[in-house]
Amino acid sequence: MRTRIELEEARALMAESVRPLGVEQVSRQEALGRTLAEDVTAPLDQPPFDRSPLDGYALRSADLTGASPEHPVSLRVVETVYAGGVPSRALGPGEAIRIMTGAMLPRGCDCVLQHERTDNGLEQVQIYAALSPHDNYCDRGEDYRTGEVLLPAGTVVDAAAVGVLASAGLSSVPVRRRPVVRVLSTGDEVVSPDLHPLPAGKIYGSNQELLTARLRELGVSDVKGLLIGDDPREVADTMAQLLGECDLLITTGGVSAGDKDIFHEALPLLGAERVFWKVNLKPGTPAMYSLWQGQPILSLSGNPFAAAATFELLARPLLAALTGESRFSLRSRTAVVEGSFPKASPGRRFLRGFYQEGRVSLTGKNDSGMLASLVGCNCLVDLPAGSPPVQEGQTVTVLLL
Ligand SMILES: Nc1nc2c(c(=O)[nH]1)N[C@H]1C(S)=C(S)[C@@H](COP(=O)(O)OP(=O)(O)OC[C@H]3O[C@@H](n4cnc5c(N)ncnc54)[C@H](O)[C@@H]3O)O[C@H]1N2
Ligand code: MOO
Repeated sequence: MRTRIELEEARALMAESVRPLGVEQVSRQEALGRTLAEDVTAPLDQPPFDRSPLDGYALRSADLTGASPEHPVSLRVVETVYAGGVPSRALGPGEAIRIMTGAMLPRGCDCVLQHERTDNGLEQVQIYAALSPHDNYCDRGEDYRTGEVLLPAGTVVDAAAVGVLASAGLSSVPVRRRPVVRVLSTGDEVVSPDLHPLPAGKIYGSNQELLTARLRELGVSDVKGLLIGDDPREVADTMAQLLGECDLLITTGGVSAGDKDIFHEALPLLGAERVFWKVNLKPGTPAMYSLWQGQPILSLSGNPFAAAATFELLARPLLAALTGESRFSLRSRTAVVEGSFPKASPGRRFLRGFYQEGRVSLTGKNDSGMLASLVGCNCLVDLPAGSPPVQEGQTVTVLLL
């Protein structure tokens, strides 16, 4: 087991330890928010036929020379084509075909005139305007052509993309498989937030709630959070059960050095191999990573800010490696600090911050066990080891959440 490693090394060890989850085929609507695993190409031309953009008459521009309200051109109306119908004949010289918006244009026509610029005749029509070839003419394939890449691999499917898939008659698409994640929070002192009144010596568990909600915010829907006490055997058995149904198991609590820091016992009981323990960062130093039959187990500190921050710093890159989805990767920015932080940072430290337009305000209490000031935090400020206290106006690196 590696210990006291840098964050980047921890990420590399996790990334190389997991097999990507692969690809699944889902329906158009289920694809919303998912990442395309392959290019989606057009199976047809859109529109699939030349069509009229107006309610009016399909015409031959050569017939219309000099037409005006004063000198109309008179044409014989030979057919009416409605949207959804198919013209029964080609348009000949001296003829007009009544046509509706979206209807297939007949062969022989090269332009369309809206009926407002005619006398709207049903058998004979007076045309009040001359047109050039291709005026008001929608070509087959003008939106996209067969074989064109409509949505490249890696696209996150949004509403517009769902519409494009529908327009192409595509019922399902290959997307990156989303992981099933279970969160197991440990601690004899931790009880369900729904237990009232709160017994003496106990606290309400928040980690399992925050982390499952965070996973859902990131688009991972098959998540469940559980609470369990500090019995290593029971923890090992529950982990075995959860590992049977998930791709990633996240635990919180019990990873430090106290008598009840049970993962040092529970993981060997489970038969899991510990890959690393302790990462050079604050909060969340005692983070641990293990593998059980190739399946990843990420054990985070029980302190609520530590659990939340190391979820971002460790679980997200691990999810990125599992899924190949860039949504899980963290983006960084440089920002000018508003406010200050009084402590020096002998080791690498992450602070809560609120980033906006190149500035980051430090959003309040930063102790590892304090949660309330996480509300409104949208980034973590990355202070390298050896940083002096943070001063107003200083430039820092932030990781956007
Ligand atoms: N002698 C030492 N003591 C500690 C060390 C150390 O190196 N030597 N490391 C400290 C650091 S740093 C951290 S971080 C914590 C990590 O502790 P654990 O991960 O073992 O977590 P617990 O002791 O189980 O809990 C810590 C804290 O968080 C509360 N907690 C736990 N679970 C939840 C939950 N689901 N929701 C809300 N709060 C939770 C728990 O009651 C504790 O107060 O260890 C230091 N100690
Ligand atoms: O590493 Mo711990 O979360 O700072 O107390």
